[in-house]
Amino acid sequence: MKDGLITLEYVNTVIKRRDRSIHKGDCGRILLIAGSLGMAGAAVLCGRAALRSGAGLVQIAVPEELFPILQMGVPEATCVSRKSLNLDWQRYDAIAVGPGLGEDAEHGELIRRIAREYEGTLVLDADGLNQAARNHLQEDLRKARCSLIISPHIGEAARLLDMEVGQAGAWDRQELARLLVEKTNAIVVLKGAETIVATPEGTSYTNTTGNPGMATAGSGDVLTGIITSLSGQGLLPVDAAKAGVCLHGLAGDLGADRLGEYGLTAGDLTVMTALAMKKILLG
Ligand SMILES: NC(=O)C1=CN([C@@H]2O[C@H](COP(=O)(O)OP(=O)(O)OC[C@H]3O[C@@H](n4cnc5c(N)ncnc54)[C@H](OP(=O)(O)O)[C@@H]3O)[C@@H](O)[C@H]2O)[C@@H](O)CC1
Ligand SMILES: Nc1ncnc2c1ncn2[C@@H]1O[C@H](COP(=O)(O)OP(=O)(O)O)[C@@H](O)[C@H]1O
Ligand SMILES: [Mg+2]
Repeated sequence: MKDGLITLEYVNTVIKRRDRSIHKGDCGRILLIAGSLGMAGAAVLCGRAALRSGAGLVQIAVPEELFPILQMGVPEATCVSRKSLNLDWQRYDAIAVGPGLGEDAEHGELIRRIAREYEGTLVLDADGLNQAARNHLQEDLRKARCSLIISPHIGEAARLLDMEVGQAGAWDRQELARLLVEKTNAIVVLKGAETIVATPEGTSYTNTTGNPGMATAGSGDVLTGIITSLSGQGLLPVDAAKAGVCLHGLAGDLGADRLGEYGLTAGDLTVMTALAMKKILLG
């Protein structure tokens, strides 16, 4: 069922205004478990987008050999080694797992552990979702202690639902999003032109921003950074998901205005996210 559209006016009502005396610790302390050798860029894009959408403190968990790339790519973020990652998850206001994570088998157990132990909001994307599918974690996700947001594209949705991509593509997208909610009990962000956000409460929303210029590598990694950042800043998980997709689409629209749909890159989207946030706050 389609309950409504996600509009800029709605986003304006849920984004937090900053108190004059606010400090970075009040603006969301987030952890991004992302990136691997050959896909460090996904972690860089995710980190930049999180900062451009207002996260106060960003920490990125990567293999140690990637520290120099991450620290050059996102100097504002701190890095932590992903080797035997065992942090106090509760220190973070939101956690993301997945962009460019890679296929290392131990990530399945990591996701299971965070889902079981963490009390904040967890955003699962990309290889986080692929690991969940490969390790049959759907039931673990259903029982997660944390609030869970998943952001699959149709290929990742198919893997979670144990379907072929073509089979998933034949479904009505609202219905497919609903199937994903039933399978995982998560807030589902089913990406694509007109991204859908579907909730365990049975509501479903369609985004109104964005354009085909966003069909470019890394644009989903940017979205994960934005949603995690907004969650960390205290938006309800459903508002973080809905506002995140709308803000991301607006960044794409502002970027396409300036650069055209063909020239727009995911890196541009991270910068445009700042302008999108500014525009939304101006109303
Ligand atoms: N710079 C970096 O570090 C970057 C790193 N990245 C990282 O790469 C990893 C792999 O992620 P991925 O999404 O690229 O590949 P995958 O999960 O195999 O999915 C593709 C499959 O799904 C199908 N498909 C059908 N419809 C689709 C749709 N609408 N949107 C998308 N796919 C659609 C598609 O069909 P086809 O294109 O063949 O028609 C194909 O069969 C992941 O960790 C990610 O974070 C990227 O973020 C890029 C920048
Ligand atoms: N034609 C389109 N119109 C609007 N948005 C799009 C279009 N194509 C892709 N996008 C958006 O771009 C992002 C792509 O995410 P994803 O497929 O995960 O890319 P990547 O893994 O390369 O970062 C999603 O947010 C999706 O909604
Ligand atoms: Mg992706």
